Amino acid sequence: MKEIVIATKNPGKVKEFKTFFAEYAIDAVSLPELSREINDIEETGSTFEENAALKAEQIAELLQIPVLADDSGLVIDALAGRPGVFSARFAGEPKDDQANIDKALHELQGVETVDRTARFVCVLAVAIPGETTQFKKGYCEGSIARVQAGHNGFGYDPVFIPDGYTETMAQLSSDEKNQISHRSNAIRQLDDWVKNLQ
Ligand SMILES: O=P(O)(O)OP(=O)(O)OP(=O)(O)OC[C@H]1O[C@@H](n2cnc3c(O)ncnc32)[C@H](O)[C@@H]1O
Ligand SMILES: [Mg+2]
Repeated sequence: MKEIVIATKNPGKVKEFKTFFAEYAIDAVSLPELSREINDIEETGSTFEENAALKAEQIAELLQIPVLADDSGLVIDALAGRPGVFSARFAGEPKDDQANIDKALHELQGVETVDRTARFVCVLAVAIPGETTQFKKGYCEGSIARVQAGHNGFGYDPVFIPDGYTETMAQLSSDEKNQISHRSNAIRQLDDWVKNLQ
């Protein structure tokens, strides 16, 4: 089976990439699955593109093979776009999904439903040794719930209500999430590249 290395250590992302790539009969292999230990990459960029490139290019350089990386996050309009690129560590180190949700809900206390608009953003970077890195960007528009609900997915899914839905992303099945998510919207744009993977 063909393989593609995904430069991530996030188990929620890994599960989604495995599902997407299985449709192309490709095995998506994450960093913890590699036989060699890969140190954490510092995400020092100020944009999703910069961080996605840092992850993809450093791992591609190290392994000398094509690598895909995902930098993603939640952009909340009433918080002037925060947590954005800082989504993973919004509530500090170590990264804690529940603490991040609590902080987002706390900062949105008193904000009316119409003003709770937000979007998930996913930037995929494909780094191939010796070539220019390619980027694809996907969005999922929605709003932030007043209370969290649901246990599916990961990260901010329990507080994100996609537009056109009344439930949170964490109340949707993984199939439903994968039809509308920022990650699936970005990956669909890679369709031609994925089909031509050697
Ligand atoms: O860098 P890697 O190893 O890929 O894993 P990470 O969790 O640190 O990933 P990011 O740096 O891209 O941070 C993105 C954060 O945004 C959130 N996020 C991204 N995609 C999400 C999704 O589909 N559902 C819910 N939250 C998501 C989640 O909290 C992530 O930790
Ligand atoms: Mg990260």
